[in-house]
Amino acid sequence: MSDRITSWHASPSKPSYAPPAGAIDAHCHVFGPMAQFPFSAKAKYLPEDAGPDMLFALRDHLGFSRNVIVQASCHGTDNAATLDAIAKSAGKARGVAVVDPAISETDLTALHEGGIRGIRFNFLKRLVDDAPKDQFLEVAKRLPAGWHVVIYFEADILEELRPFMDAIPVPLVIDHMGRPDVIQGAAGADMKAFRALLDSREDIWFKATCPDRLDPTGDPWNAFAGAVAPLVADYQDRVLWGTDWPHPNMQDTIPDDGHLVDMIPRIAPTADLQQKLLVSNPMRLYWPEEL
Ligand SMILES: O=C(O)/C=C(\CC(=O)C(=O)O)C(=O)O
Repeated sequence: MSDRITSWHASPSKPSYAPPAGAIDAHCHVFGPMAQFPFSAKAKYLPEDAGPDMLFALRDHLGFSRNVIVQASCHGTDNAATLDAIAKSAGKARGVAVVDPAISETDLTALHEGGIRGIRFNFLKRLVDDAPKDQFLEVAKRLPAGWHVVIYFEADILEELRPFMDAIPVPLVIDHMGRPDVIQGAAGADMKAFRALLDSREDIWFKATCPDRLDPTGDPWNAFAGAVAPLVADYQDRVLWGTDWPHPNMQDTIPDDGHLVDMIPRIAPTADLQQKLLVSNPMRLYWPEEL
């Protein structure tokens, strides 16, 4: 791999929608800077630098207060770039790590002290070489108190993953709702299957994220709004929102982050819903000690 990719908008618009005070962007990443934090030898994409200064400038531009930084696959299991960004945030960021399942208790404790509150299991074949369920389960059973597991998968393997997810003894957070086909609509087969998963346990959360990834009709992503708004309304105490900046692998259809923020009132139309989606729900998972 040689060419480095830019997958984010150079000058995103100012959103029309103003998030409530204390709003949290609960799904974003940092890339590098590479000179300080080299990418993994197994990385499936090689991005340009998108470090903490850029992330925090975007946070302020969009009207947000805090970030949850999710370790991206291009950094493998070395969480140094994510930890560096959290350390530079002055308490305004926490994170989700990707770990070698054989990680020691001491290293898990160090991640906790660095602001990590969960680990991510990625099942997308285009992003990772393997996803060993038995080893994932083993490490999920010995996480620090209060942590959760974030899972990233596509809709076609939801059923196959059910026994694995059922066995995880801590709360689950599903990235991008398990990537449903939003063209099917709110009552489509993918959304029905996802609702069945949510109904199976009260501690399964999800991110109502990524219209740009999920809606082939493009900005303003009307199919996404139609399919996702009922889900947010029906599961309003366990839904999170995030920009997904710097939008890994979206270089061919880079979203305008201001437009992504303007999706929020379309999927969460009332002030009460917006407060849960952007403030109280993510606070419960990532800053519970402040509640
Ligand atoms: O950022 C996301 O959530 C989605 C990604 C990238 C990713 O997850 C990763 O690199 O770890 C994707 O679909 O390419």
